[in-house]
Amino acid sequence: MEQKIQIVDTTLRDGSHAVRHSFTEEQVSAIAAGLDRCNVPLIELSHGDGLGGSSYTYGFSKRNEFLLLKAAAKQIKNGKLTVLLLPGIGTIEDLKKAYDCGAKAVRVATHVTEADVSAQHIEAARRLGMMTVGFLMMTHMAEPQVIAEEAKKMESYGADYINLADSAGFLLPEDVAARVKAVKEAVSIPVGFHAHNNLNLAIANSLAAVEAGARYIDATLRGLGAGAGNTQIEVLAGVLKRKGIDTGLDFYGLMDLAERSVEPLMQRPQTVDNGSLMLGYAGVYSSFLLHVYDAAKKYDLDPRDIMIELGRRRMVGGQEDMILSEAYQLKQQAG
Ligand SMILES: C[C@H](O)CC(=O)C(=O)O
Ligand SMILES: [Mn+2]
Repeated sequence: MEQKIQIVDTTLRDGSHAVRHSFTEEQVSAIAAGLDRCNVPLIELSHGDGLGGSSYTYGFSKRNEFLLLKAAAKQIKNGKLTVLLLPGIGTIEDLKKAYDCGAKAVRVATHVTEADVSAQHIEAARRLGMMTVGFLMMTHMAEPQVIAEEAKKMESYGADYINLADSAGFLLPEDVAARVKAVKEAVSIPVGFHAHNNLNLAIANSLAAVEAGARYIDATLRGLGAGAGNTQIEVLAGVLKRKGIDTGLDFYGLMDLAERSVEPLMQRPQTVDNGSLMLGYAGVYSSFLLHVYDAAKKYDLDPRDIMIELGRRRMVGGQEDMILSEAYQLKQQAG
């Protein structure tokens, strides 16, 4: 039975950022099998920057992502194995290969004002018979009405629902509600929300999205994800249960899976550390965090100063290559 609120787990995709894309087939198999047993309907797995992300710019994957997809597909009996695709990083050929590996759903992600670059990929996914989601990133960088117009474009290409990402973890609950409401009024398909916890607001923002009418909420085990991580799925399951919203998730099972299979592979505490806090405060793409730390170390700079500059220059996903040059400029200015 389809639940009123569908939880999308992205531990094996957004979480890939947090482990520097080091997932193995063994880890993926254990987590995917556990999430499926816990009745998670959509289980997302890809490089953190989506299919084709394994590169010098975004970070090389330890294991070929198509082998990881095949490993996960063997374990998932009920849910849908889902992939992320950023046009320009991933290709339609990558999507077809992911489909052949067992992916049943794809989330085609673009910057919030660039929905038009998703048309070919959404249409190709529909031709493959995949559940197809339009995923708008960095939604703090556009006003609700602009986002609504972008969402309508993705709906017109054939998206089954529209996912709004607070990629910088910058939004406040009222900002999330305004965005979800504006998109819900503009399209006739469901709306989803993807939080980052950089201001410790992931659960609050996810609740605001639900109260504003969102039907799909992204989350990860132990909040494993870019920056300070995402909404923590085991916490979300408990909070929604307290609100009388049945997600169909196995509350105890998620807690046990997080403790057994995710905690041991975490490379750093999934907390709001100084760098993650600055991501949320300055409105910087969460996937930049570890790249900023590397640049700060290379040029002996405070990572927070680099983040302030990246936010001031309104850098967006895909501009990871600009981080080093911004750090170099700051170093030169410091003399
Ligand atoms: C490629 C990004 O990591 C997608 C995402 O999770 C976000 O925008 O947040
Ligand atoms: Mn994210």
